[in-house]
Amino acid sequence: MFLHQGEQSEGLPPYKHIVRNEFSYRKHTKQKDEDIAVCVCRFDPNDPDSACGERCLNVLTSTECTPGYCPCGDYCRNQRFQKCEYARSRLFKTEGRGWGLLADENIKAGHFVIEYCGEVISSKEARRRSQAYEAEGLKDAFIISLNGQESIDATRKGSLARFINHSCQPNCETRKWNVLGEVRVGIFAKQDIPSGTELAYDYNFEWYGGAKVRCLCGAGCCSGFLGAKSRGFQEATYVWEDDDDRYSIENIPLYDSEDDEPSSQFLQAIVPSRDDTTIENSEGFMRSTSGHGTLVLSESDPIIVEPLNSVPMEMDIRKTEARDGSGFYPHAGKKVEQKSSLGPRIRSNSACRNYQEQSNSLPKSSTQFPGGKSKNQARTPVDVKLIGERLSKEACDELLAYEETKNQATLHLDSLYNEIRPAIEEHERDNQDSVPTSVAERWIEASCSKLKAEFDLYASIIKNISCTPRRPRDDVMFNGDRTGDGMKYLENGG
Ligand SMILES: C[S@@+](CC[C@H](N)C(=O)[O-])C[C@H]1O[C@@H](n2cnc3c(N)ncnc32)[C@H](O)[C@@H]1O
Repeated sequence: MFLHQGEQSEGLPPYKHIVRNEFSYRKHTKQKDEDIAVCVCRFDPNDPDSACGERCLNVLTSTECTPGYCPCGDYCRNQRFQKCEYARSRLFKTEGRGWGLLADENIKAGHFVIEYCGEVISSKEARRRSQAYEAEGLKDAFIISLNGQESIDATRKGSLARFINHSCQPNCETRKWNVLGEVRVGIFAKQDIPSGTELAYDYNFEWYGGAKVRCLCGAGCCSGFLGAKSRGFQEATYVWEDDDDRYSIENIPLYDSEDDEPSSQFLQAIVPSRDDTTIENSEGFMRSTSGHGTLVLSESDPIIVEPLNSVPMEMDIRKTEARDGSGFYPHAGKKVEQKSSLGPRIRSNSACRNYQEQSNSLPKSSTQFPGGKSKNQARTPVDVKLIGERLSKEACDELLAYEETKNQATLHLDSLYNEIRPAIEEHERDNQDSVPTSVAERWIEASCSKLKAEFDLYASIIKNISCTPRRPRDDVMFNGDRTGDGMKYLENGG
């Protein structure tokens, strides 16, 4: 079943179709003259590409030209959001993924496909709506975080972009553009897309611990679930010890989006008449729920506007819990007879973020996973003083000096963590796995220093144990124990 832009159909989620973001809690920014970026392009009738093409200063900074200010006047080609210069697309019913959007013409790589429109709301309102949608029992919602302060909610009002599905091997990507002083989100072609191909981008879903949604994108590299690449998903699902296998998928409660086909009884029951395109009650469609998941821009998505300050958008697409109302937590012991196509083990690269927990010098209790595997294992601390007591004075001094360097490096890393924590947390809110480069560099340097100090200490221990003549056993007192049981390896090796 195909639907072209503007057509409505029975079974289509009721929403109000808009082609510009709507502002209710505040007014649209009014650009001051001094804030308007004016390019230096000149329209040459013999070369139409001269009018604000890819070399236009505004295009290069992902800023649309302002009508009345662009030297190319009506020939300006850099007002695509403003003029809704979308690629032709049409809605269609997918197998198992609800509605989707198809290219209705050949689209060239890099071309603007469509704007993601919705209501611009504050982050506070986004949270409130998330909870309200969940309380209403809505299954899905689209709330995209524009920046730390604002979001776009396409649940009730939106463009056709709200129907674009996720793919782990997408042909589109999201980009932010500065349009008349406001940031807007567009979907752009990552590659040439032949007419009739489904449009898809990587939701980069951040899973917070609700139902796991099986991904049906069909890509060879599919990670199995929406959000499977996210840190939240990995931490809840995988075992991180090097020699461990992936946590058995059989115990993961699963939500299958196929069950939510619009043709399902659930959806048909709540779809009002086809004329009613504005929903009062948005049940059955996009919803965001508290604490289940957030869609964010994939790491590959270019965020071109304001590189230093820009924050990738997030999209809250959160799932309701199981139909039987039981919790969807991986270790709740609830069995779901479903296999997944989860790909190879995915490692988190968010070393800074995980540091606080891991750096705790006290042995920590390990989380037990099915099969008796544990996620975190305490490392037995080495008692350098004890070892040194069995070695020569020089060797002992050397070990203690290395230990001191190691302690200093650890302290430095700890204090650095506290210092950069705001930056880490800021990025954690907006992006999955990145912090500013300057922060990352300091972090890497401090981590390397600590690793080197540890290496030096252990190398010194090994060297001195192998090369230094032992002190006579009777010279040594181990916590009042003259037997020296704690140093059996020396007895054996000596
Ligand atoms: C942005 S909506 C896309 C439009 C949606 N298919 C519809 O009918 O309204 C996102 C929802 O579509 C479904 N979906 C999108 N991509 C999917 C995928 N790769 N696998 C499974 N479900 C998907 C999920 O239920 C998700 O919450």
